[in-house]
Amino acid sequence: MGTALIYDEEMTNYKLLWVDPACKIEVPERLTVSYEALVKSGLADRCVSLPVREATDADILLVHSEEYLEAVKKTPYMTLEDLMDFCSQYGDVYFHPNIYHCAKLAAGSALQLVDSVMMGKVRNGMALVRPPGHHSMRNAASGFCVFNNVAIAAQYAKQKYAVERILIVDWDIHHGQGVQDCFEDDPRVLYFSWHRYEHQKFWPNLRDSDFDRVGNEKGAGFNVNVPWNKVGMKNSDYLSVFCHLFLPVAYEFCPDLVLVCAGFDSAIGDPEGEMCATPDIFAHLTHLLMNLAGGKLCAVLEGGYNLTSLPQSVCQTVQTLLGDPAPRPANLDGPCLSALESLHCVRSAHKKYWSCLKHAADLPTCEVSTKRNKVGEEEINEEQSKQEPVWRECPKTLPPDISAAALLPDDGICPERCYSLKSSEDLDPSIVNKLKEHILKDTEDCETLSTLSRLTVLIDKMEKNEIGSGLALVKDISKAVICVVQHAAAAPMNRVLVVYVGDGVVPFHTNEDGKTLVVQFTTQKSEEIQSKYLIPVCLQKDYSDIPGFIQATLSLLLPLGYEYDPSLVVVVQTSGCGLSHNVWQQLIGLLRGLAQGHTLVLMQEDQNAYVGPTASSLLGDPAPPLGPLEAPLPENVESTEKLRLRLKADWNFLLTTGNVK
Ligand SMILES: NCCCNCCCCCC(O)(O)C(F)(F)F
Ligand SMILES: [Zn+2]
Repeated sequence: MGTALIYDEEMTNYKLLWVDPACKIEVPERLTVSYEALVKSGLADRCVSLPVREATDADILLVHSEEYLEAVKKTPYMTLEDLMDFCSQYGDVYFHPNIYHCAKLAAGSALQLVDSVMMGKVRNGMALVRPPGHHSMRNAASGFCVFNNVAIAAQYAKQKYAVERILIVDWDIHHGQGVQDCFEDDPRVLYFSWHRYEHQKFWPNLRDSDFDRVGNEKGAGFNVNVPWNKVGMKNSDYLSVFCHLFLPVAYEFCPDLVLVCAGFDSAIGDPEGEMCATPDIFAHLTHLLMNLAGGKLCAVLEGGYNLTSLPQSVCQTVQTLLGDPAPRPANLDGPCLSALESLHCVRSAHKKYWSCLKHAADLPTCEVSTKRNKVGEEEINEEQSKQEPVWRECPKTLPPDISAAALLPDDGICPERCYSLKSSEDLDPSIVNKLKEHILKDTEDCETLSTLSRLTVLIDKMEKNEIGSGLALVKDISKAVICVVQHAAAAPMNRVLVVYVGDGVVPFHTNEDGKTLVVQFTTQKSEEIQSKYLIPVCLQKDYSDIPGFIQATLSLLLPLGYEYDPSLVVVVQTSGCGLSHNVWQQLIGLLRGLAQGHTLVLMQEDQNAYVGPTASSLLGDPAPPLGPLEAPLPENVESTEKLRLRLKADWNFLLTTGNVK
C-alpha cells in the first residue's frame, strides 16, 4: 500500500495584508517550497496524490462552537479594517478574505488522509496545508490557526470509524494548546507535545504547557507535555524523548491510528524554534512511529518558517513514509542537561499513569520546575546566537535496487519481493581460502563454505548499498555470526551492532576497540558486565514477558543503537527463543532505523516460520500492533533498570535524569 500526498495551490492564496511582526513569517511560500522540493526530488511522483476537499460545517463543529464558525464565515465579506478588527480579539493570527476557504481545505485535507488510511486505500500519508491548526481553540483562532485540523481529524476518526485509541504526536516547536484543550479529559486520545517553553517565557506563555499538565479526570495521563527550557536542542535530545518517554508510553497505549502535528519549526534554522536538530531527524521520528497502529499514520503540516530547512524536513518525512530507510543520524552526542531535566520531570509526572514509567526516578521536591538557569549550564554566548545557523544537507541516497535479499537452503522458498542469493554467485577464491583457514579449519563442509561465502557477498553488496538488507537461514549459526562479524568489521570505518536473541555464549570476543557492540537478550542471569561492548539484557525465562521485551528494546537497545551508530546491524535468533512473530517484527522494524536500514538477520535452518515475517519487516512493512501492553514483569523491569543505571556512565543515551552521578 502506498503513501498519500495532499496538496492544493489554492491554500497558498491568502497572505498577511497589513504590517504585523508576529505574523509576517507565515507566508504562502512555505507551502510552495515544500511541494516543489517533493516534486524535484521525485518523491511526489512516488506518492498517491489525493484531492483536497472542504470540511463541512458538521466536521468543523466536531471541535469548534457554532458562534465561532458563524463569526469566521463572515470574514470573506469583511473590509480590511473589519478584518484587522476581527483579528484583534485573538492572539498572533491574521485573517484574509480567502482564509476561511483555505481553512476548510486544510481541515478537509486532514479528513481525506483519515478516510484513505482508515479505508485501507493507502498505508499512510502527508497533507501539506495552511492555515495550520494546533493552536486554534473551540471559540478562538490563535497562532496563525483558524480550525484545528488534527483535532477535527481525531474526532472525525472516532465518530466515523469508531477508532478506540488515537495517538497525536505534535513535534512542532510550539505547544498545541488547542489540541490539549480539546482532549485533556479524553482517555481515547493520547496527546504528546514537546515545545519551546523557557519557563513560560516563550509563546503562548501558558502555565498549562508545563510537564505537570497531565490531563484531567478520566483523561489523566493522556496529555504529555515536554517543555524545552532552553533553545539549541539537538537530534540527541529529540531521540532521547522518543526512546525514554514517547515510544514506551505509545506502545503501552497501542493506538489504532497515529496523527502527527507535523510542524518543522523544531528544525535548525527556524526563527521561531531556534533549535539545532537537523532535517534528517524527522526521518527517524517518522520511522519510530511507523510500527504503531499497523502503520496507519497521517501527518498534517503545522509550522515551519525557514524556507530551506522546512522543505528538507518535509522530504525526509515523506521519503520515510514511503518506506525508504532513514539516513544514519549525524554525530549524536547524547542529551543535554536541560533536556534531561525536562525528561526527568515528565517521566516522574506520568509514572503513576504508565507502568513503563513506574520505575522512573521521583522528582526532587519541586527542585526542578521552578529552577531558573541550571547552574553550570553553558549559556549560549551572545555572538554565537547571532550567527546564521548552517547545516550539511543530508546526501540524497536513492534506496537500493534490492531492498531485501534472502539466503536460504536450496530447497528454501524465497519470500515474494525478496531477491534470492543463490549459491551460483561467483565466489571469490581469496575469500573462500580465508574462510577455510580462519573459520572452517579442516572440515570440508562445502555447504557451510558456500553459505559463508554467500554471506560475505551479501555484506559487500549491502556495504555498496546495492542491497538494503538480508536474511539467512544457516545450519551453523555460530560460524555464520563469526564470519559476518569478522567480514563486516574488517573495513576501517565499519561498526557492527549484533543483537543476539537467545541464550548461548556469544561465539566471538568483543574487544575494546568498539568495532562491535553485542546486545544479547538472554534468560541467563549474568552478574558482571564483561565489557562496555557486550551487554546482556536478562529477561524472564522464555521471553513470555512481551511488555518487558518491548520496553527493554525501546529504552535500552534503541538508545544504545543510536549512540553507537553502526554501519551494519546483525540480528541473530538462536533457535528456541520462542519470540512471537509480532514481537520479532517489531524488533526488526525498529532496528531498521539504524545503519541506513542495513540489517542482516541470521536464523537457524529450523526457523523458516520466521522467514516471511522477517522479510516483511526488512522490506519496510509495518509490524502488526501488539495490543495494549500490560505491566512488564517486575523482575524484568528491575534487571533492565539496574543494567541501565550501570551502563549510563558509558552511554549518554541511557540517561533519563539530570543527576549524572
Ligand atoms: N516571533 C513572532 C511571534 C509568533 N508567535 C506566534 C507563533 C505561532 C506559531 C504557529 C505554529 O508554528 O505553531 C503553527 F504550527 F501553528 F503554525
Ligand atoms: Zn509552531
